[in-house]
Amino acid sequence: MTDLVTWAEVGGSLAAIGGAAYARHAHPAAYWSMVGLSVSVARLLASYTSTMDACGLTVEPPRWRALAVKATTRREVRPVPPRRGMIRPTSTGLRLRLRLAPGQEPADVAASAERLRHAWGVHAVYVRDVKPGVVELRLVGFDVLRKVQMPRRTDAGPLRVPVALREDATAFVRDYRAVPHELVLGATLSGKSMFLRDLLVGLAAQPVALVGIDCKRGVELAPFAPRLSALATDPEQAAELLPVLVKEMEDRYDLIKARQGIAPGTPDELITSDVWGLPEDERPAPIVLFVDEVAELFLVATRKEEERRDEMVTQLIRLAQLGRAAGIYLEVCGQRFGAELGKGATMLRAQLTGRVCHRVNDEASAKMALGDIAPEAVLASCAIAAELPGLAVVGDTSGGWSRIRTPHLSLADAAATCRETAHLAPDVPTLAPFRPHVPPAPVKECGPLATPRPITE
Ligand SMILES: Nc1ncnc2c1ncn2[C@@H]1O[C@H](COP(=O)(O)OP(=O)(O)OP(=O)(O)O)[C@@H](O)[C@H]1O
Repeated sequence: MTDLVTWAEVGGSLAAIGGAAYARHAHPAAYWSMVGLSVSVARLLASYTSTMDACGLTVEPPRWRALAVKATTRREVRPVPPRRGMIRPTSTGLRLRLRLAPGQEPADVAASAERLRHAWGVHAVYVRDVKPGVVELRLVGFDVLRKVQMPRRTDAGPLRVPVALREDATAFVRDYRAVPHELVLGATLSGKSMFLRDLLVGLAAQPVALVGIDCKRGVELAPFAPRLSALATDPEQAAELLPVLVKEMEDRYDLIKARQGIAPGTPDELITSDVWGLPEDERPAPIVLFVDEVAELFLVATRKEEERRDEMVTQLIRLAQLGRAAGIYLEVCGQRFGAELGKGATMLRAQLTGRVCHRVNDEASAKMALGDIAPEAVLASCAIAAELPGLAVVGDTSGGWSRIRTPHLSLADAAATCRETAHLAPDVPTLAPFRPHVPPAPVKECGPLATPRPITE
């Protein structure tokens, strides 16, 4: 028996096509044309049951139903596929929910994603666990990472920056409250600085103190100086800045402690273990520390430098261990981050929960970022092509990973945003001595107020 296409489904598909026409209009870059979408909707509707059957995603119907159908129609009852929800168009393809049949789990559907993509003629199919018993299928019509266009609606918020696009066309949100510290790894020209740039510009509009350590003499972070609360451009300056950050963290701990011991009988909701539990008028501004090219902090030539290095690494480890509760977050960036950097390197790396791995030159480098996440993530990052800078594999220590790419943002635009948002830099008095010097903006040449006229008597 062929699959039955009900009038409701036809209506749904027409709505999908209409929606896609609208979506295509909104995203002219997408070549996911109306024709392609209509064909996929038609294929999906016409072959839904048979495709699910071929993918092993059907289950035997309940015995009562089999008996009832047999008794009334004398037909054989076919295995039933997961119940399908409305097909919804998106700017990059289609979205639909499936209610899993008893005995099925999301991994069963995810394992068939490649087969579904071929059956329905789309670029990719992604499966997301929505709630117990329900998964969402995202059918993506084209490679969204070739030309990144961020979704119009993203889940941005305080300390949540939609920094890149995932391959399933959703935004990758860097959420500092959920993942306080992150390691960004990649070979030279792989797009690490672009990632930091997008992130910094995203945070610039928020009341967050931005601090930079850029031992490449400040070439990457100095253009953002107007918005930075502190900047160190060589290891000597970093060695002065890091103890100040640790002291700031300790002061914040004292503040939290003072609130905890406020008075006997303090209501539970006023007892806090981090800065977020403090009343808004007492709460210090969060600080995000960007470290560009971390290896420069580790490299030493003399014994004296070795002592300084050890101190800095210890301070970074302390910030990574205790910073979250004090509202201090780390974004550490480098080409490699292995034990060969020296004492404390692997301990610091272990504290950096978030992992972003751009193109790397060897598997060992990929393992430094993603080895403790998932072996497939390591392979995926080794397969990143040099022609696609900004493409990366992101994972966290919970084991999940996906491919992402940052939108291109020119240095001039990023610097302009930092100038415009300079007034939003919160006042952190301890960091004041490290505030970078900002040369006054060039004044536009304008002609004399009055045109001089020769005096002729
Ligand atoms: N998402 C992106 N889309 C398009 N181009 C990008 C993207 N990310 C980076 N690029 C380009 O790739 C080049 C290298 O990027 P970037 O400077 O960020 O790399 P890097 O890893 O920081 O390199 P290095 O370590 O040498 O500083 C730049 O020309 C940049 O414009």
